[in-house]
Amino acid sequence: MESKSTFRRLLGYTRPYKSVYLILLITMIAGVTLDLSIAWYLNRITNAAVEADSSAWPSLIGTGVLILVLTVINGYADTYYKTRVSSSIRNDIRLGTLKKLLCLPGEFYQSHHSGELLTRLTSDNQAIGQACSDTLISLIRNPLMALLSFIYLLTINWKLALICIFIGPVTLIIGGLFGNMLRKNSNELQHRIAGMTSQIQETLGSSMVFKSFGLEKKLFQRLQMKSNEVSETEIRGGRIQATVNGAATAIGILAFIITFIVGGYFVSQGMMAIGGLIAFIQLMNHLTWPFTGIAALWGELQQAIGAADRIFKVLDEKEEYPAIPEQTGTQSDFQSLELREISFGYDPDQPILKEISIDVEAGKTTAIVGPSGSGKSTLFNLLLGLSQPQEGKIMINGEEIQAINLNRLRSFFSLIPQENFLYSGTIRDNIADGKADATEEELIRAATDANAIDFIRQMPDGFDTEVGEGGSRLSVGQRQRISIARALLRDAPILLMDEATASLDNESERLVQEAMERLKSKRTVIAIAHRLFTIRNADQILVMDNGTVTDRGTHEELIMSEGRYRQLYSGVE
Ligand SMILES: Nc1ncnc2c1ncn2[C@@H]1O[C@H](COP(=O)(O)OP(=O)(O)OP(=O)(O)O)[C@@H](O)[C@H]1O
Repeated sequence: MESKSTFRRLLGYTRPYKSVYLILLITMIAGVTLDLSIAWYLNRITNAAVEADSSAWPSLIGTGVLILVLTVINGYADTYYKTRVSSSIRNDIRLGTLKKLLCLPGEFYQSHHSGELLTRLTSDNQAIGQACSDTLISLIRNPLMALLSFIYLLTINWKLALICIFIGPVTLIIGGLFGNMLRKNSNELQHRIAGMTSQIQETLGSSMVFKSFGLEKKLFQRLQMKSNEVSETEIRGGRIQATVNGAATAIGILAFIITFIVGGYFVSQGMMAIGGLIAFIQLMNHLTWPFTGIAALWGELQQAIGAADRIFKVLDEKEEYPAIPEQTGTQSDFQSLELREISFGYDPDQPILKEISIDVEAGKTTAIVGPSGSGKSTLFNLLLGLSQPQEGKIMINGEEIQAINLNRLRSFFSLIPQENFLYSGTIRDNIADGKADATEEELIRAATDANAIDFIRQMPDGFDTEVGEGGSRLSVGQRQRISIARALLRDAPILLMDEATASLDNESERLVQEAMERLKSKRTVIAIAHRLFTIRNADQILVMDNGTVTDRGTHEELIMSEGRYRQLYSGVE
């Protein structure tokens, strides 16, 4: 039932290409006609040769050339339009999936491996493309070819035609026996390929870690295991396919021998011309093919339905936005941010944040400190609407954020994330991500205020320097300053800063701190601080521990009290 509705939904993707399918229908009918005409031609030419009918040769040669030319043209058109339709459908599905992925909530990304999602866009997508062109056409073409061949052969010798057609269903039994095994195997293969892709992706993105820890061997062994599993499943599939092919070939040869013996007998008795026997031999494969080939086609179709199922699961996820939103500007009317008794857990039964209440006033700096895992970054996730609290309210300007359009909510914030992620592209592209329509002057100002202008100018390509994957061609300090320039350019009223934990050399540290201070002035700042000396001037400091705010106050107030902050602070001094 489920696979039926998946198939129906998949067919929906073929609808925009009705005209291409019409052309494919024509090339298919032309192909079938040409195949039949070859049998007819062989029949004619053999009989003409046997009967020494020299008057027939000129027209036979002309017909032969015509069949040849038409077959070449038709073959070209058939291959071209099949590729075109398959590629277009794959592109539509891929873009639809990508669009959906970009609109899904943060929670989706927290619970899915990116390698697994990559498989949806690659091998699953490939399987669907194949099914919507070759497989679909073959499912129509092969029975049609068999039927027409059968009708034509009936006109030559009905008894022999009936014998041939009865051999076909025998192969159907083989299809039935092995089709299920092939389908199961191909589903397992897809699953294993997804696992392997995830592992490869994770490994290739961690060269610094695996090289420094000497993990090459361990990772290789892990990848080897995954790769071997894929290979074993492929080989198992090959074994099933080989059995099917072997059985089908045996039946094909048997049919061939039977046809030859019976046909030869009919010819010897003058009940059939020799050309007729040649036509039988030429078309016999077409009679049995729908039965022998059905297992493979069925397998391909099932594989595509499995792939479509996985893609549709992503497409059916509930998105944050109905469509990819425009990059919005920022808000200018920020007055207050309040968190009231917020509780949240990634697993609702295991709260990470417990009844947290915080007030943030416009223009003030709030610093959050606390041990690792106490829930500081999770708090940012909630503020940005990446996760939703299970209890409590978050309000901006007195309005609950659940009631605010997510795009508008996020336009209140500029984020400087801990890992300072940059996108492949130039320095200019990355800074301009802060403001799509930034002028050159604005870019230079942001880079200057972020203390990034000097190193940018020293680079041979300046602002047009490529930053590499994730910004990997820049140093950590340079990446941080580009990240600050991006946030400066965005100029949103609330700045969320997750201080980088990587320590920089003194000069870089000074440049980054200076840029941060510039960024903080005139803005509302909520900063996760790992180095306590950076927050002494904060208007309020919140000390988090185990998902709750245990202490709050200014640096002086907290130092005076006997609380956790004092312990933490004395630890760094
Ligand atoms: N996507 C997730 N799914 C499940 N649990 C998570 C997820 N992200 C974080 N956690 C858990 O939530 C808790 C709080 O994590 P969080 O990242 O908010 O801590 P943090 O205070 O920012 O730590 P750090 O200072 O090390 O960055 C941790 O116990 C962590 O294991």
